[in-house]
Amino acid sequence: PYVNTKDILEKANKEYYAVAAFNINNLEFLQAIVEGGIEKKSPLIIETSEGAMKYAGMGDPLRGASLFVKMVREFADSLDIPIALHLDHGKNFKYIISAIKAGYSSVMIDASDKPLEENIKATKDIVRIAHAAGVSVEAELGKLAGIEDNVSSEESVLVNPDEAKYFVEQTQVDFLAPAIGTSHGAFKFKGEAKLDYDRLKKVKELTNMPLVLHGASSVVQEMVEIAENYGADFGGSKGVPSDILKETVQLGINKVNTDTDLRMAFIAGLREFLHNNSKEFDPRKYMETAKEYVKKVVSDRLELLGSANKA
Ligand SMILES: O=C(COP(=O)(O)O)NO
Ligand SMILES: [Ca+2]
Ligand code: NA
Ligand SMILES: [Zn+2]
Repeated sequence: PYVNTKDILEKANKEYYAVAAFNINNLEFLQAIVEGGIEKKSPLIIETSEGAMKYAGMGDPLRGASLFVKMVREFADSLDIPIALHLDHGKNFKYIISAIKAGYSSVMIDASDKPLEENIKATKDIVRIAHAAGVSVEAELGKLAGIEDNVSSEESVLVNPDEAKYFVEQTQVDFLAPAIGTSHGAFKFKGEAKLDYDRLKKVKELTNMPLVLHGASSVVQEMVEIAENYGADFGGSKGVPSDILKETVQLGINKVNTDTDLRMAFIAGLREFLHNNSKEFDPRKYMETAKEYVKKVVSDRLELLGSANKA
């Protein structure tokens, strides 16, 4: 069934596991993610960026949002696993309202690059509208390093746990993304991979609510190697090691945003297939390996996060 993201995350919060939130831009990634969810009998959160809405809608974000709602609902309504659709990194009021209007389960209002009081104001505005429409809301505190869509903040600013408690009380947001040292993309961490567990523990104790980890891809080296065998150049790529990811789940992370890992798996499969099948031009064929590798990465992650058999 098609559900509200909050329902999925409240259960995960109670039982201390996490649910992956997988980004999509097209049909093929959605198909592969759904196959992984069926295989693992796991709840799924599908999420799209504002860029994905624009891309799918060919420049019209409301059309893109409505296309994603229709595609995701078509799968969700016909399956036993709970599936939610979430707007990731909502920064533009028009896009956020378009997602709510189209029927998304939840939206993120990302005003983490603003001073605290501005972040609170922007979040309260969205919470008021979203909750009136039965839509849940995610917000972010602290800043991820690296490029975050159109905002490139060089240094990451880690969450202040006391601020988090105040923020949640003031905004009534449904789930919170505390920055604890991750960054988006395939080149995480300057030196050794390390996250601020202490801050995460404090935020969980002070808020007791579902928490979100952004920039949570592991950058699966098996996929990087396959892609590089067939011409990719991903030198120096690095993600969140699995043991560190598991530790964050033990400490209260319940939604794990995963985009880069699926992109790596897809391009690895596509490069491999195209290299070995010079005569093929049927898109249902030449994206097969790509989808198979995405499904594999999805299934492994659902297992790792503990959401397998939780549908
Ligand atoms: O945070 C993410 C995805 O992060 P990755 O680049 O690590 O997949 N989306 O909001
Ligand atoms: Ca942000
Ligand atoms: Na998000
Ligand atoms: Zn993110």
